[in-house]
Amino acid sequence: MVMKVHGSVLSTAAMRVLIALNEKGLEFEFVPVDMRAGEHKKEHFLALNPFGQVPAFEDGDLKLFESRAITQYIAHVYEDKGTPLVCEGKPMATVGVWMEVEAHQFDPVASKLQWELVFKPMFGMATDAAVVEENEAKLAKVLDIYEARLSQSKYLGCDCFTLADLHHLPALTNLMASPVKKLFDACPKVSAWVADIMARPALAKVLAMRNQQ
Ligand SMILES: N[C@@H](CCC(=O)N[C@@H](CS)C(=O)NCC(=O)O)C(=O)O
Repeated sequence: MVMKVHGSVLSTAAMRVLIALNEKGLEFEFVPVDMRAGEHKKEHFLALNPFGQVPAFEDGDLKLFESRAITQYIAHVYEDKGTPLVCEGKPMATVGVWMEVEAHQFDPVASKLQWELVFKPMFGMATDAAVVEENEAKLAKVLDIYEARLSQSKYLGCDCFTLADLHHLPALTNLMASPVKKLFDACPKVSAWVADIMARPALAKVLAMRNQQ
């Protein structure tokens, strides 16, 4: 049975899973969830994710939610397919550190900036300049730490592209098309890393899918 991803192509969390599946070259079915109609809060979707958030994922009778748990499942269970995305032994511990950094240091700030600068304008709502200013300052501090890390290592987790890098791609896609790009441009190592990971064909496939919806 083919794997299923339930979500919206506008969802950064759903994109994370779609990019991982494309890195692995795995076949899957994308099941669109009409979030504007509140489909993610209805009983049939809550059976897949009781928190009523996209994405939800099915592989046979296994049902998962939480995008980063899903990408880890894909990377480990399909380790012999496509891009490795994880590694063995001690280096994986450092990849784990940077996956946590993405989830707890980068993503909360990146999400607030995306909401203010990308999604609010898309929905005809006014951007709150004070929220943008506060979160730009927070992001600049996170990027200083990324700049130091990327001076020691080609990618965040190790010298290969892994989930630690991949997990950033959805937010980067939005932020690099916003005024926040200037913060990335100010950090040469970070800019080179962003250019490198945003050139991945797996991301291009997901963006093409988003443009078709
Ligand atoms: N930690 C979750 C976050 C999922 C999430 O926030 N999804 C958003 C779309 S990107 C959503 O469904 N929002 C609707 C809601 O929270 O009601 C994950 O990574 O899967």
